[in-house]
Amino acid sequence: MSLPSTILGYPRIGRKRELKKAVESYWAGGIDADGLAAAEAELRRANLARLVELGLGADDSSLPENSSLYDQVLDVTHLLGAAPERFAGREGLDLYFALARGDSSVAPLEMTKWFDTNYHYLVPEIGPDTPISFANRDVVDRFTQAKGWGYTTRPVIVGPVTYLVLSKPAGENGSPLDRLDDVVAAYGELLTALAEAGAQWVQFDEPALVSDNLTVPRTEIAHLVEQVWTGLAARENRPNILLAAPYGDSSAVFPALVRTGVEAIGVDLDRGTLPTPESLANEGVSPSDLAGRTLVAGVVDGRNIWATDLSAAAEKLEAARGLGADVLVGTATSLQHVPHDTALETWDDPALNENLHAWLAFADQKVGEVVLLDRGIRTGLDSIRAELDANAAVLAQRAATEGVSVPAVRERVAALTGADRTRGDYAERRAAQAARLGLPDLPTTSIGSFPQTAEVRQARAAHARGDIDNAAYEARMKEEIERTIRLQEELDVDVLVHGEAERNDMVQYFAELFDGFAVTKHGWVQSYGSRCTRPSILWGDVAKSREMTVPWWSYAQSLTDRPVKGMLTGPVTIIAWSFVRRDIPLSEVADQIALALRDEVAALEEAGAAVIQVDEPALRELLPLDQSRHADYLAWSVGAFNAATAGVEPATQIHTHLCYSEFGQIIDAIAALDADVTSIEAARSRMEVLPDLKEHGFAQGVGPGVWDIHSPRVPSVEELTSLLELAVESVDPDLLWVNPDCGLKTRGYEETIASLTNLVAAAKAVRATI
Ligand SMILES: Nc1nc2c(c(=O)[nH]1)N[C@@H](CNc1ccc(C(=O)N[C@@H](CCC(=O)N[C@@H](CCC(=O)N[C@@H](CCC(=O)O)C(=O)O)C(=O)O)C(=O)O)cc1)CN2
Ligand code: MET
Ligand SMILES: [Zn+2]
Repeated sequence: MSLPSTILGYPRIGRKRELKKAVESYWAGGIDADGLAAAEAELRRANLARLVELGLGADDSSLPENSSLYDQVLDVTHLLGAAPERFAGREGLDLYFALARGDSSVAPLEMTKWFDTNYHYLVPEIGPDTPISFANRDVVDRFTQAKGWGYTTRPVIVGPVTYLVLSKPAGENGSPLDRLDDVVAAYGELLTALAEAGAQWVQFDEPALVSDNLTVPRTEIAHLVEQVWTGLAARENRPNILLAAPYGDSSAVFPALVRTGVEAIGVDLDRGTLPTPESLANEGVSPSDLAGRTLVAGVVDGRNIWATDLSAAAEKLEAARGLGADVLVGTATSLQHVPHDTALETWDDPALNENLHAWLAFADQKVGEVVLLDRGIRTGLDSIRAELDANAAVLAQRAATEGVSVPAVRERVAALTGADRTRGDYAERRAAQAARLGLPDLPTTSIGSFPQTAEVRQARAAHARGDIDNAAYEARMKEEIERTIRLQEELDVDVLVHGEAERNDMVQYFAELFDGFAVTKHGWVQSYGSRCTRPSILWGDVAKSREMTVPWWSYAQSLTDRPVKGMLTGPVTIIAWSFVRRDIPLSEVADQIALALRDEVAALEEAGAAVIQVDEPALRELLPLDQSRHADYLAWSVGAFNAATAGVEPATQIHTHLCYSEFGQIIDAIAALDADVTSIEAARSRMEVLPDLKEHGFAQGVGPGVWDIHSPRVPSVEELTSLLELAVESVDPDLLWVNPDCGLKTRGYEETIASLTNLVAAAKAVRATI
């Protein structure tokens, strides 16, 4: 049975964030396990019904089944029963959520970025003694349940090689890949179970194939994928297999995919290309090897929101046919990275509203594009000529729209010089800042946000609905800022923050104020677990034309004699966490944002800020998966940060903050940011990054996080002290700062107060010993 055109995955959070609400209600005790299962099933059913309504077939396996209560990598850990020993005694949902979030007595799995996206997965811990079997039948049960509703779905599962390559070793010895045979055996049993349940097709994603940034070289990954899938494809009694290589360029590993013998191969033709027939021939692959097999050509971008250039997509489909396979239309990745439906949005400005509805394609519109292109390849492009023409007209109209290209912005970027990106001698800055700030050794600070309480969010929602006016909203936020300042003074923190109460999100807040962006009301995308963001839409040239952070900062500073940090989000992070235009290079977009931020940095300095933090938590996230593009990326990303920050006086202290990643590969770039102080996530890895920084000659201020803020657990004074003692081994005490791993917006006040109390006590204890 052949596979029809399809999408590699669909958003699972729900049009109204039903999944978030159900899961959080379960955690809070509002519903029980049955209630959660019912809500989850209802959402899954609604999504399937919607996809059929949009034109996918109900019973031809074109419906991907990629639902998850929390994370697709965690789902494989659960499928394999591969819980680390510290979780012993837990089972079912308790185990599943303990792995994700920890509980009162156990720390959760680590969380990190999924390839170059703003989605985070839970890192499996796999060692020689980790139990691995076909331990959980959720995938099969979901298939069977959907079958009962009248849908033949195609289960989507992270492949065994990617799963293990993304794992970290449990304990001291061995590599997770040592357990590949056991994992493959479990997948084999899963295949049999799915066949028995009636599944026609299963999709396995092996995105590790497209990345050079993993601990295992790409050639080795390709070799393992070939070996594993050749073996699994040779099994009797299994569904057909779609093996997908999403998130980047798989042309170099394509021959390995062909040699596995699986029925269908999925490739990303948005970020990647196909090999030419000649280069395939050189690898011994001929069109006859692909005859009768399916190539799911991912011509529709799964992670950005611009309407596809349909003619360009049709050309790619046509070219793909030259390889000898049956070519079908697909998405480049799962659509889990885009919101559900543009139809949920109305933008206030009528012209912008009309434009964005024409320019954008969220998940449901992308399904429409797949269905349309599918018709085009089946019945000839002439049958969709009207749609192709309309699409071309929209693209031309967009290019000509006011605001897309603003001469003043273009000229200012073009005029940027090396001097604009250079701050001058660090030793001189250090002395001037020390004299101005007069801080103790090991000064304490926090990363910016304080708990975003339900009350604060409700006030913002009420303001947005018009239930409270600007003055009332402002008063409410000022109340919150005052409480945050007083609290930090009581706790005796040295460098304060205003707490970011007024920000819905550290990127969206700025996008709402800069020119060139639009934001959404319902465009939620899962970031991790139940946490979502509404990525902003960067459609035009960017500039600052409004008051932004200064009034809030000034108010906070007026309440205290201690320095309060000005707090901004850097250009790379704004790009990484928004949906960004693709008609000009990212380097140029970054410089536009940098100059807009430079204006805000200057305004804060002018208002009297002695310390200004520009966060770049996504610096590592945007590192290209393809090694050959690293140098170029690091040059423009660092250059943009420098352009944003280098305008200040030597006595003004610039901080930056990095988190959520492994930083080993980008240490030189971190140094090149030339921030006076860099706070960096380090608690879970026990300060691992510090010796690295030292080795690279980094000798500016650094605040390795000592409190892992991803869990509600309160670190003890002893624990914090021991981390600081480790830190002073690598860092000069008057360059060492004491701070948490990241902002506190997802924490509650109770654990925040307890943890900060201990953090200040630990700093004082270690200070006394040096
Ligand atoms: N964009 C982005 N990416 C990031 C991060 C980040 O902070 N921002 N941090 C890292 C980890 N990712 C994270 C992503 C989201 C959240 C987070 O806290 N998200 C919140 C939503 C934040 C937000 O947009 N809040 C809005 C809207 C809140 C809301 O849901 N309001 C209710 C009404 C109010 C209520 O009753 O609570 C509604 O609209 O229905 C606001 O405060 O204004 C959530 O899912 O709950 C945290 C970390 C990496 N990537
Ligand atoms: C994800 S990095 C967060 C930085 C931001 N200033 C905060 O504290 O929330
Ligand atoms: Zn952070």
